Amino acid sequence: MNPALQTALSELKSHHTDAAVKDLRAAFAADPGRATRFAAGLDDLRMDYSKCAVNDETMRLLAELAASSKVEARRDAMFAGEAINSTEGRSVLHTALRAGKDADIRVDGESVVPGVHAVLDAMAAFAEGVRGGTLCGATGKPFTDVVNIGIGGSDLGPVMATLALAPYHDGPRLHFVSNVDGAHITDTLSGLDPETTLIIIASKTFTTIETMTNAATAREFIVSQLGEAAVAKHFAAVSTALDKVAAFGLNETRVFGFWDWVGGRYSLWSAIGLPLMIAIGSEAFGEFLAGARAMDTHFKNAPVAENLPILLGLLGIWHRLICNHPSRAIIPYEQRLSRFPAYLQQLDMESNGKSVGIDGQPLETASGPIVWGEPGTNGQHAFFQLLHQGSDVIPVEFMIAANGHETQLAHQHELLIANCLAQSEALMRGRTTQEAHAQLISAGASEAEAARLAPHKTFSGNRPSITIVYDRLTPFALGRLIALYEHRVFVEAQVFGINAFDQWGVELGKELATALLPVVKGESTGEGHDASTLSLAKTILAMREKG
Ligand SMILES: O=P(O)(O)OC[C@H]1O[C@H](O)[C@H](O)[C@@H](O)[C@@H]1O
Repeated sequence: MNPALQTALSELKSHHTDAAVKDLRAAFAADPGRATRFAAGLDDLRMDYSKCAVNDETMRLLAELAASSKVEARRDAMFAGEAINSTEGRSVLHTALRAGKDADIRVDGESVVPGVHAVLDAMAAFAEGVRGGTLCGATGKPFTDVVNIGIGGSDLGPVMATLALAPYHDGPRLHFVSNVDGAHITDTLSGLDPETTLIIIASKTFTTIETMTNAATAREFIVSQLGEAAVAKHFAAVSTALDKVAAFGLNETRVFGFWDWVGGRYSLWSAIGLPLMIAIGSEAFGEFLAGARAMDTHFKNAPVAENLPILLGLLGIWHRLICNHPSRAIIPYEQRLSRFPAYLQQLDMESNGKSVGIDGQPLETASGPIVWGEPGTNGQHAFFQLLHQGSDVIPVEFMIAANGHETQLAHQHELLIANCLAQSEALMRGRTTQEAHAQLISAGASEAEAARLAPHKTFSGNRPSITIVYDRLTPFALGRLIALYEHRVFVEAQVFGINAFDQWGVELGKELATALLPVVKGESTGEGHDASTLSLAKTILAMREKG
């Protein structure tokens, strides 16, 4: 670890012990101004972090931490196309996917922007053709249903965003198949008419076993009813491996490429976003990109004290490395963001769930936290008990729109807002045993009853949360929100000192699955595998033989 970073971390640790905010309720009583001081914004997006246990000194020390981790210099290197993904020797340029036509971003001396816009134009022509019914199936019928087959980064982004932008969805119905479990594709295709179904095979590598297996099943669905010649009309593909796509026999006007400098979990802005574009149209997709671009510009230019991704990253580091909180909860008070936590799980945990630094040495600190969540208010009636009274403190990140799309149901939206604000207030304030006792007495409990129940009704409080508010969940707002989190993950990675853009940790399981397949099929005795695995395989095989 570099000495400046080590110093910054140990200063933060002593500050945490000696001088950090210990009692948030008292901090607000003494200084109501903290609500505006510990907040930052970009247009209608506002991030309130005043309910985190930080003060001016904490923020000063965190800014020093950012400086000693060279966050700004590394950010500039990323935007400039340097090969910062050092273990794969690649640039990291998802930001180029949403750059304006006049941007000049180079990889190996060559501008990547014209290529990005050429693909966007081809996607738009295709998407509008499908939406308008000018591109039809083999029997001349327009497409009513589109099935995206992909997994991980080739699935989670489109699924999440299509759901999030349901009010803008005026194209054909969208379906997503990811799991190799045959139940997923069976349930998805059942009820669909092959004549009016378009299948998109989305895979960066075009080798992922789940996707290739489901693609073969989908091919059979089309071919068995419409014949081999229908494949050209009923399939499209999105990949960086255009040579591998060619083998699938697709019409090349229906193949959309992207580049190895786009990580799978950062690829929603590329042709991987095709299903979203088909759902909401190319114009709204352009607004989605513009929202991300607005956050990119902010991330590049805003000073650290006002820079949303840097602040969000530093608060994440504060919670993870200094306060030692093992996880963080993402709770959007927005039903249409119900897949956002799952999307962030891949974005964050596949990026920062590592134990080795970029220099190949074991990390001297913890790395990324466990990320999880569900939309509010549903989560309140499930796991919020643990957030309020559990033995682990879990920082929560709330999201809420000032305005819902359902203007005719304003009362429901008001209830949603009140619940969101109430939860962060409850986590922060808590309720003392004396308050709980007094409340019980005033509700008519006897002294003995109040004394017995008060400990159960006590809330420690001082549980940190960040609240992100925006006007309405438009395509622009969604793009901006996703980009905020992408850059936050980047900022945290710089402090951890890891490469956020590889994912070697997913490989071993894949290799072993390939090796175990013959054992599962009963074609190999599986020499070399451990006794537990072999015994499980044998037990399952015996059940399968009975049918
Ligand atoms: O898009 P593909 O090449 O099919 O990859 C799909 C996913 O699978 C891999 O296992 C990686 O962990 C993910 O980062 C990736 O998004």
